[in-house]
Amino acid sequence: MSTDTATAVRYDRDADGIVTLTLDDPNQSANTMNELYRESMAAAVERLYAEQDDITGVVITSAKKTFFAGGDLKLMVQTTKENAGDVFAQCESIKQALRRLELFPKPVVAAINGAALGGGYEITLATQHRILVDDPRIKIGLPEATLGLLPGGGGVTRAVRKWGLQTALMDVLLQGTQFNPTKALEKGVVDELVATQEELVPAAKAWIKANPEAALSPWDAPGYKMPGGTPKSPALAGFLPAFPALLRKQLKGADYPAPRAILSAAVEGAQVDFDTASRIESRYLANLVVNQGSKNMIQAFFFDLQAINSGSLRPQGIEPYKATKAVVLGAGMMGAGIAYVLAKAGAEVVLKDISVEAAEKGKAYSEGLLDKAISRGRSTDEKKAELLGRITATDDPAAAAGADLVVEAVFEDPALKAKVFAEILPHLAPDALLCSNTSTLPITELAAGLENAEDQKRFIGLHFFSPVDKMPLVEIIAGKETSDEALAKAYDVVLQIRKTPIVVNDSRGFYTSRVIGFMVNEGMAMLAEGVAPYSIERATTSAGYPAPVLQLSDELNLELMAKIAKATKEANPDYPVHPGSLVVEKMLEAGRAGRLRGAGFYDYEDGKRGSIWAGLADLFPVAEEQPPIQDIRDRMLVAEALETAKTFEEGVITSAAAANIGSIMGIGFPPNTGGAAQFMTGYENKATGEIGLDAFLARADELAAKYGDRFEATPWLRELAASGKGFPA
Ligand SMILES: NC(=O)c1ccc[n+]([C@@H]2O[C@H](COP(=O)([O-])OP(=O)(O)OC[C@H]3O[C@@H](n4cnc5c(N)ncnc54)[C@H](O)[C@@H]3O)[C@@H](O)[C@H]2O)c1
Repeated sequence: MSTDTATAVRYDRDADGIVTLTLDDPNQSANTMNELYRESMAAAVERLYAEQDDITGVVITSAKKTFFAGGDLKLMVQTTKENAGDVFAQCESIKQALRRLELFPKPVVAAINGAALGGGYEITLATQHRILVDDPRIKIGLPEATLGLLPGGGGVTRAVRKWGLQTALMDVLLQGTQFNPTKALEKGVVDELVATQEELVPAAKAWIKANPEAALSPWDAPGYKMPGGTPKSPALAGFLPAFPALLRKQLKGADYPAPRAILSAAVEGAQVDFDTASRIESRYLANLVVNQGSKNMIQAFFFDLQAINSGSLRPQGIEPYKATKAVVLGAGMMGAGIAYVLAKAGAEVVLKDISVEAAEKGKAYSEGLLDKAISRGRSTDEKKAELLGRITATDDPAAAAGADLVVEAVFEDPALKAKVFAEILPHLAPDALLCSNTSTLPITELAAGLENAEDQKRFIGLHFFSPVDKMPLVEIIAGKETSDEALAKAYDVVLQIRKTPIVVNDSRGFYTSRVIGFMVNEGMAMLAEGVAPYSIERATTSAGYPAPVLQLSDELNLELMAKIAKATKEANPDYPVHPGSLVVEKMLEAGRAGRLRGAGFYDYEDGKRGSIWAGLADLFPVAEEQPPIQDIRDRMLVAEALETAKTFEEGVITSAAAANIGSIMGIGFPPNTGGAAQFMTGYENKATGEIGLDAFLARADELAAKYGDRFEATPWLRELAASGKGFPA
């Protein structure tokens, strides 16, 4: 409870009669829509009305680093179906104060000093003019859809009235776009930019003085017409029916909680008055908040990501590290991408290959990316020259002199990797971090290739994903000898290049490659059982995976899969042969190894994918009876989840956040599940409403009875469920 004096909204009136409302929660580092905010904002607005004759305008700004952080998500995930009504009521009370502020008969201006996402931006939408500091690190917008939610603080209602239904949905609401200041100005998300924090409030006051009559938002002004028309107007009426289908296509049929709710709230709200629309919006939000799918997404995309990015998986008490001079060994596909992201993050990069030509070819990759960025207005010639100036293409190990970071990305051959490290070591700074981008070789074995025990301690796996410049995840693999210091440094390097790190202990296939193997094998196993290939593909994308599984197998390459299966078998002869492996063998016999060979589950012409290979039906005849589509989906999801549980059991992965983020960002586990760990602990039996690990185990048991004992959970997982605990956070 708040005391009489505590307030989260400070109130100051200057000599010109301009009131500045400063958002500043005294109890938290960030402002959120908690109880204190609700009370403080309501009180501040009442005071405005009480003193209105002495007021010429209102500026709303914030004393925190971020303008306003948004809704209280901790509270939201704890909400149950029984207290959905409370969510609705709280939402309405927050909106009532904002609506009163918006209707205050003097101009109200938002002076946005930091990130304003979700609730933060919704506050500013209730003003007549938005001014933002032009700092490219600041993001602004309504990203609720990406958390399985909708902007329920008036965001849907005002966005629809501001931009019109179509633009609001497509550009602002459904994708949850976060705008940087330039884009925000371009799209009208804000109205004005200022260069510095110091100019912000003065600019807001100047606007008030220049526009003393601008007290109404456009939608409250007489003669307002909704841009693009209301759903009743012919132009929009013709277009609207196509919208749900368009959305389904965009989501590839996957079941995401938010988009349909946003669409409905927007369309229904566009046909009624502001206050009714606002209530409709609150109701849809209350429904989403109690939806398990939304809670799963909030867990992964808010709590897990935030924890990882603030260092939850990094050993404590070790000085922050920043790479200043990096050597990338191997300028092939991966090395070229790694050099680019390091140079982009400000490091000097020595890109070394066996010849200067090969190294230059790798550097040219950066040039290509920069040219593309320039053509899209995302970079400039100066920035390009600067970045390329930081990359030295060479074949000379001596160019590495004094480097504090090595990332090795030569061919996947342990002897070659040992050789290139031996060659570069004498030139490095004494405590340089040694990383390998191997995708399959155990880190502990690679470390053993280094002669010096001290070098083995600073050796670590840094597993990038392709294409490196686009993929957001890096999997850090600690070997047996890897020191905490090396781990902390690797973590810092990943954050330095603005990617998300997960940390795992050494194991064959680490976490990501090991788990994705089970999804791919399951997809292929179904072919051998006579499931129609088209159904398998459709089921994969409608589950929420980014690509159909047979298509993905073609990309991953069946020869590589056979090689990995063989290596696994050699390392562990008792390892059961997956029925998917037999499909790989048959495909290889038929000369269809995948995209690289121009023939796989699909046909290819000039590298372009065509239809599913007609001969597939001869190799794997389609059975008359087909399984339910939900079984096809769940077989892949449950296979990956069960393997994730095994990686916990073996201590390969140690945190649910790492499993969730690693599976979503690294290997395309459906985002709408909240990730491979959350899929289990947040599993909902739609028929009974039961939620949790027990419900997941019951589903796995069903699949085991129908499709084989590889769906049997281990005793460890059953004990975990019985204990009532989840995976470690
Ligand atoms: N391709 C992927 O998707 C992917 C993903 C993650 C990790 N990896 C791993 O990254 C590594 C590189 O893979 P890639 O796909 O970039 O291979 P690549 O064949 O494209 O590139 C390898 C490069 O290493 C160079 N090279 C060979 N010997 C060298 C030496 N002695 N000194 C310097 N350079 C030398 C080659 O000339 C070539 O340019 C492998 O370990 C691979 O397993 C690959």
